[in-house]
Amino acid sequence: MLPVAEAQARILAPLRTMPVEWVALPEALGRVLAQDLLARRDQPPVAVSAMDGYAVRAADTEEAGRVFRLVGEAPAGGSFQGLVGPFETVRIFTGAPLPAGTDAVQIQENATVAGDEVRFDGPVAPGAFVRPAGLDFTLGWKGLAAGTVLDPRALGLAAAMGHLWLPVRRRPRIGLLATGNELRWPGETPEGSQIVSSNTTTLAAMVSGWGAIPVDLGICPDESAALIERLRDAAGLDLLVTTGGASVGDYDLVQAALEAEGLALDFWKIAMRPGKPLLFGSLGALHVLGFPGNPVSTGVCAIVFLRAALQRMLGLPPGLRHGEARLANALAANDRRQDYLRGFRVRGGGEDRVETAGRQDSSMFATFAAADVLVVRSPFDPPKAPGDTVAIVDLREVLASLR
Ligand SMILES: Nc1nc2c(c(=O)[nH]1)N[C@H]1C(S)=C(S)[C@@H](COP(=O)(O)OP(=O)(O)OC[C@H]3O[C@@H](n4cnc5c(N)ncnc54)[C@H](O)[C@@H]3O)O[C@H]1N2
Ligand code: MOO
Repeated sequence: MLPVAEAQARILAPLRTMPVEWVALPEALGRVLAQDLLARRDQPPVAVSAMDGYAVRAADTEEAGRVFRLVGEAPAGGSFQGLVGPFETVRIFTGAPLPAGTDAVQIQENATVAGDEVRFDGPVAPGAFVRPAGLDFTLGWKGLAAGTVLDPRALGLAAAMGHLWLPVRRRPRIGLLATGNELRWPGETPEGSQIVSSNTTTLAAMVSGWGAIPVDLGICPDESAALIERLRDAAGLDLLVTTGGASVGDYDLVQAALEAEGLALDFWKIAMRPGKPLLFGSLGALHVLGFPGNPVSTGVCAIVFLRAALQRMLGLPPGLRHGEARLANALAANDRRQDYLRGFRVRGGGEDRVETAGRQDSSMFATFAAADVLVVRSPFDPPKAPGDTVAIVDLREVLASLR
């Protein structure tokens, strides 16, 4: 069976970064920038006042008690036309351009005005309350690098730099096909041994959160002809994820249907728990991930493989950050599969620790939904005692949306 790291590498190898599309600022939240974004202007474009007050020649204010002559006004978005001479001053407002001849601003709280005569309480230094041209950024400055996830601040900066349309990676379209005779749609009432299909709901939410577009291809019964028909529906998508029917039972027909459609199989079965019967290959240009049907297997496979695949397609560095935590409980030696155990943050031994769920059956979605972390154990990891350090994946962190 293939080691997890090798499976990850083999999934990433054939994936290409999505082409560029242009979207307007309001649509760009959560998108991944495809090219560096340079400032198209200086900000501020000219020296401006940082306060409401009076523009002066700083040197003139050194002499206490001098009377200044008010010669005009400079509002934001306008300007004072003319040159300000000795002991002249111009009424100025925050964001207004500094009049020619002046080099400082005295705030209005320090000024006494009578008609066109102004007196200042004290001196101001040259440059006081002046924002020089280009203080924030200058023309050609690389404000946002390719690969940036556009958050609200990035969008505001792009706008300030003079951009309306932004080059972003097209969102990959991810087909989601649930398979199984026992499955009913959410909202339907299952009968007998039927259950509600939850995998597509989980995956669709993950896919959208990670920056791609989920395309629900429905629930397919365990019948070859129906499966083949659904696989054809997926043509033109960027990646297909099937769930269920990946194992070795008589009704596990996904691989056979894929093969009938010309699957180039890359691998099937990996040394991972949950997730052993994972399949990866391609149908022409369409990449296919076959996830095991168990809902925890599907969820964990999505976190370990699908997320990295989407990151690669979006031009983000693919990776799953592993943190560390101390165990609250003991663990027996691991076997040959890399283990992803659902765990909970608890207080123990006077510190924050992680306690793994007692039963880790991959059908038990409730513990997955409640878990804080996945404890990651390498194949043949020796027994662990309470207090030992283990690698963890923080579920809140990996499920955080790009937007
Ligand atoms: N003899 C063997 N049996 C199994 C093996 C094996 O190696 N030898 N592997 C086991 C492992 S590990 C896993 S994981 C499962 C994977 O099975 P499949 O991918 O074929 O999945 P199904 O049998 O179709 O379903 C498994 C389980 O999950 C439920 N399911 C399926 N789809 C959904 C869905 N959309 N939403 C919610 N739940 C779903 C399904 O009802 C089953 O209970 O195989 C083991 N068997
Ligand atoms: O490999 Mo399966 O996903 O353990 O239940």
